[in-house]
Amino acid sequence: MMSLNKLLHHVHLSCVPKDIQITGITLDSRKIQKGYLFAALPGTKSNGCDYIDMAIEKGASAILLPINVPFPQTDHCIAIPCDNPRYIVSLMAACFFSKHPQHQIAITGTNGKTSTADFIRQIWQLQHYKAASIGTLGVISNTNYHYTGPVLTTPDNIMLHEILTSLTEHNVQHLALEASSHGLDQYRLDGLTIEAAGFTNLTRDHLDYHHDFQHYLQAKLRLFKDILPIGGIAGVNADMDQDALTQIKQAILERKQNLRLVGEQGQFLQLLSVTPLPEGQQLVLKTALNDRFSVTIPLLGRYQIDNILLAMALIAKDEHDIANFIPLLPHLKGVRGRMEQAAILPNSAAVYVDYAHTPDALAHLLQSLRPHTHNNLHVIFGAGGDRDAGKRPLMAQEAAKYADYVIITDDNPRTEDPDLIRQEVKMGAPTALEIAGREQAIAQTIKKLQSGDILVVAGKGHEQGQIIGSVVHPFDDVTIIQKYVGSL
Ligand SMILES: CC(=O)N[C@H]1[C@@H](OP(=O)(O)OP(=O)(O)OC[C@H]2O[C@@H](n3ccc(=O)[nH]c3=O)[C@H](O)[C@@H]2O)O[C@H](CO)[C@@H](O)[C@@H]1O[C@H](C)C(=O)N[C@@H](C)C(=O)N[C@H](CCC(=O)O)C(=O)O
Ligand SMILES: Nc1ncnc2c1ncn2[C@@H]1O[C@H](COP(=O)(O)OP(=O)(O)OP(=O)(O)O)[C@@H](O)[C@H]1O
Ligand SMILES: N[C@H](CCC[C@H](N)C(=O)O)C(=O)O
Ligand SMILES: [Mg+2]
Repeated sequence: MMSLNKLLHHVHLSCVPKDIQITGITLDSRKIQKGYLFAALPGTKSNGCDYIDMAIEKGASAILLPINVPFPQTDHCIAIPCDNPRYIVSLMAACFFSKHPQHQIAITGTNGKTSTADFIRQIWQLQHYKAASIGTLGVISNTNYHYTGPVLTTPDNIMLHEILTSLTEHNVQHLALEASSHGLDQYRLDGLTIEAAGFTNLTRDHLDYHHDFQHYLQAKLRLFKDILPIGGIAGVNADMDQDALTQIKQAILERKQNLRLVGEQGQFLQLLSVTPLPEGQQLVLKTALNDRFSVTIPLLGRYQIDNILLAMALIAKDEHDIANFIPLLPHLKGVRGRMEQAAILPNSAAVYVDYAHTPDALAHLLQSLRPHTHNNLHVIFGAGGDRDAGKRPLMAQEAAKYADYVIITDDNPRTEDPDLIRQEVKMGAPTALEIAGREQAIAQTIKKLQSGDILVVAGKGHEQGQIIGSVVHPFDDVTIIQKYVGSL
């Protein structure tokens, strides 16, 4: 419970003459209970303002709504009109759920957010802190807190703060979270008190939502322009697209944030060399203090290195701190569904699962697997329905460029026709094999694998369902792979 005037004061809105107690906050009229504050938000599919009457009937005590939206005459519910209710409700939620971990780091970028957040959490846990990550994999922590709500990469404007408070009550003071472009655009992260923010890379995705690349970048830049405070730590992969890097650096410098560049062109932490090993990679790193470290990580794939370097830059108190992380790196575990080894065939062919669902991610993935492939490299993938259609043929082009055999199949067709999605994908790789049904594609390809081959099944990673229409059919790439490898 919290007084409405306390919430209004927190967001710099005028207080009401007769204060009331708010019992909860929600964005969804269906979740209203007596005494709640309901934020009526215009959305992409429906309009929360259409549910104002219902909200009053269900006992909402206050309704946050856009200016100029009609509000019925009532003594039971207070209207709070404001310019940007989506933003204001996040600040209110941060006040209502007021316990937040002391150390919070947010990561944005097209690919690598989940992995970087996971590595940050792992490093903290290896240092014996209670630590958590929030993102596409849900809420992970070394406490007995179990989150069971809906999983978005960035939880909604209220849920995020509710989770933060629960984690804090479980003694978590170290938190890494993913800042998706949707989340940033929809003000889901406003109200957070982060001390560091990371930018992994910027390549094509989500143009269905952001329409063009510049809007997509601008949404991501909000993390530095509006959320990370002046003087905060800004970790950036220096090897990304250079135009994007220039704009990111400019935003960071304007906010006088502490820029930490990592990667081959990194200054805070530079990657000098990589040697692929059968079970991992040996890295030589150089810090801003000119110290050099040679370390082996038990993970395959160049992109894992980028994400680990960014993770270190974001949690380091200063340049000296890097030395403390180096001995921990050999203990890092792979992130679920990211370059995860699912099975080895009796003939020694290997099958991996990965979450690459963009052209750039597929290119990186396949290039990373090539040094480990002694015969042919096979990739099975599809493209999600109701998502950026422009990336479909581009994904196929990258697959055809870097794999020996390309198999196009289904990946969450959602409300679209899977045959049509596959056709669009195939435009980028006309000679690729098309197999309808992900299980059939996996089953048929496994039978063909020869000694020394690698197969990677991309796009679903950790996902536990195939979304067809609006029904989620249980589906786990690793389980399906193991079923067919087991029956060879
Ligand atoms: C396109 C999109 O991002 N939609 C998000 C957005 O929904 P919206 O506001 O557009 O919702 P809407 O359905 O139009 O409804 C408008 C409002 O009316 C309310 N409503 C609706 C019906 C009703 O009966 N009563 C009621 O009050 C809704 O609660 C909502 O507040 O705001 C909601 C609350 O924050 C999100 O749950 C919802 O995510 C949907 C489920 C979604 O699928 N989002 C995906 C695309 C997404 O966000 N993905 C990103 C990035 C993925 C990545 O790159 O990793 C993520 O962070 O997960
Ligand atoms: N730094 C990187 N550069 C390029 N590709 C990467 C990088 N990190 C991960 N990837 C690729 O992207 C896939 C998804 O990685 P991850 O889940 O960490 O990204 P994400 O940004 O969280 O994705 P999402 O937007 O779906 O949440 C990986 O399986 C891999 O193929
Ligand atoms: N967070 C991404 C994940 C895509 C994963 C892929 N399996 C798909 O469904 O397109 C999205 O929602 O666009
Ligand atoms: Mg993610």
